[in-house]
Amino acid sequence: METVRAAESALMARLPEGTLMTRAAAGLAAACATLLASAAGRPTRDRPTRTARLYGARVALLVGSGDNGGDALYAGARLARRGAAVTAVLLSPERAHPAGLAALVRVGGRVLTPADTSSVSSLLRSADLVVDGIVGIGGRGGLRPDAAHLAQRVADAGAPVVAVDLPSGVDPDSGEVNGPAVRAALTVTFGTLKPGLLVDPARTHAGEVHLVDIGLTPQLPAVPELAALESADVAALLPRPSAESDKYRRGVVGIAAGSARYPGAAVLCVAGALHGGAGAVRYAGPAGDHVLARYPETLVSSGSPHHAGRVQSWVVGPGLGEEPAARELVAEVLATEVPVLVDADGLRGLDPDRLRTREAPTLLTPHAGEAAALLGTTRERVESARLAAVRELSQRYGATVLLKGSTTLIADPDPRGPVRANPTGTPWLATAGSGDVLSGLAGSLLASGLPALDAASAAAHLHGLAGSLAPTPPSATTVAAALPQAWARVTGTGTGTGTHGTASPSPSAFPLP
Ligand SMILES: NC(=O)C1=CN([C@@H]2O[C@H](COP(=O)(O)OP(=O)(O)OC[C@H]3O[C@@H](n4cnc5c(N)ncnc54)[C@H](OP(=O)(O)O)[C@@H]3O)[C@@H](O)[C@H]2O)[C@@H](O)CC1
Ligand SMILES: [K+]
Repeated sequence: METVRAAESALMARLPEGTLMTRAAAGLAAACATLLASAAGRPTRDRPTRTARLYGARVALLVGSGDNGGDALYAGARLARRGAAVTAVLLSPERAHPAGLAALVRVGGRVLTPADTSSVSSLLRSADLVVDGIVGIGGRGGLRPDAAHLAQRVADAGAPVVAVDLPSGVDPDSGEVNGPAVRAALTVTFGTLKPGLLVDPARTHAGEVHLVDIGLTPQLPAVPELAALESADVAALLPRPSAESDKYRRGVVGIAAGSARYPGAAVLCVAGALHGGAGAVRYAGPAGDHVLARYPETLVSSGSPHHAGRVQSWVVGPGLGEEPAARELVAEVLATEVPVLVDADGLRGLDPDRLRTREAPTLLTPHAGEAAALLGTTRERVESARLAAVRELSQRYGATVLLKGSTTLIADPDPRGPVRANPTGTPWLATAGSGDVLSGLAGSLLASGLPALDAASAAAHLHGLAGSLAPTPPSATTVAAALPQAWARVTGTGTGTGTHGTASPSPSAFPLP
C-alpha cells in the first residue's frame, strides 16, 4: 500500500485538510444509502419511495482508531443527518478520530464501546446495516483479539456489512487472510482498487466492490502492480481475420494431449482450440479417432508432434498420463521454436533451467496443486498467497504463468509489469475438463500471434465468461460450446444471455497500485 499512501500524500499536500476524507465519507454514505434503499424492496403505500428506507434505519458503525474509523464516523454523521439512527461502537474510545466523532455526536449519533456488551448485542441484532471501519490500508496481520471478537459478533448477528476501503482483517497488498476477517456484502473503496479486493481469499470477503473517485488517479504510478482487463481491452486483442487471411495466416495450433486412458482431455482441448480464432487445429496423439468423431475439422495425425506439420504454437499436457513417454513428449514440444503452452500432466517435473533457455514464449497453466509441485511447497501455501506464488513461478521458470483458481492470476517473467487478475469466472468452472478447454483456447490465441500474457488473459476472460453463460451447472463441454457466445459478448457482436459471473467493481478503474 506504499504507492497508495504516496499518492494520497501528494494529493493531500495540494488540498485543504480533510478534503480526501470528506470525499471518501460522502461516497461511503451514498453507497450505504443506496444499499439501505435497495434492501427496502418495492415502494409500498406506507413507504412511498425507495429512499424513505434510510429514514429511521438502524446503522451500527464499527470504529477503529485510524482514519478508516474516521471515514465511518463522518459517513455515519451524513446518514444521521438524513434520519438514520446511527450508533458507533468505538474499539479505542480515547483514540477514535476526534473530528469524525464530534461530527457524529453533533447530529445525535450514539456511542458505545465493546464493553457495553448487552447494548452492543442488541444493536447488532437489530441493525439494518453495519459499517466496518475497524481498519483499512493501515491493517497488518490478522485482526487483534478485541477487533476479531467484534467481527465475530457481527457475523453471528447476520446484518449486512459495508466495509470501508477493505474488509477489516484482509491483507491489502496480497489478498491473504490471516485469521478472522470481516465478511462484507459491499466494500466501498477509495481512489484505487487494492489487490486484496481482487485476489482470493480476500476477494470473497469483500462482496461487491464499489470504487469512489477521490481524485487519486493522476498521482498513481503509470504501471500498477495488479491489473485486470475489461471486455473492451480483450476485444481489442482478439484476432479478426482480414479479407486476405487463409488458415495459415490466421495461425495453426498443435495439440499434443490425451492418451488411450484419457482421450476426453484431447477432445476438450481441441474444443477450446477450435474456438480461439486460429485458422486450423492439428492434433497429434493416440486419441485422434475420438477427436475426429467429435470435430471432423481437426487435422489429425497419430505420430509424434514432430511429424504433425507446421504449427504456430503447441499445447502439450492435458490427459497425457504419468508415463515416462509423457515427459519425452513435453521435451520434444519444448524443443520447437514456436510458443508452447504446458498444462496438466505436462507440468510434472518441468526443468526451470530448460525452460529458461527457450527463445519462444512458454506459457504454464497450473492449478494450485500443480503450482505447489512446481514450487516445492504445499497447495495451501499457494492458495493463501496466490499473488506471491504466481510471481515466484514466472520468475523461477522464466515463463508466463496463468495460475488457475478462484481468482485466476497471470504473471509475465518481466517483474516490472503488473500481474493480471481475471475479473470473469465462476466457481462452477472448477469442473473436470474445464482446464483442458482453457489450455486449447489459450494455445489457439498464441497461434494467432498474441503475446503469451495477452493470450492467457484473453483466454481466461472468455473462458470465465463462457462458464457464466453456459447453462447451470456447466460442464467442460458446455463451457466450450458457450465460447462463441462469450466471444460475441466481448466484441459486442451479439447479445449473450446470462450474467457476468464476476465480483468485479462497477466502474472501469482497473489499474491497481
Ligand atoms: N490517507 C488518505 O488520504 C485517506 C485515507 N482514507 C482512509 O484511511 C484509511 C487508512 O487510515 P490509517 O492510515 O489511519 O490506517 P487504518 O487503516 O485506519 O488502520 C490504522 C489503525 O488500525 C489499527 N490496526 C492495525 N492493524 C490492526 C489489526 N490487525 N487489528 C486491529 N487493529 C489494527 C492501528 O492500531 P495501532 O497500531 O495504531 O495501535 C490503527 O489504529 C484508509 O484505509 C481509508 O479508509 C480515506 O479517508 C481517504 C483518504
Ligand atoms: K474496514
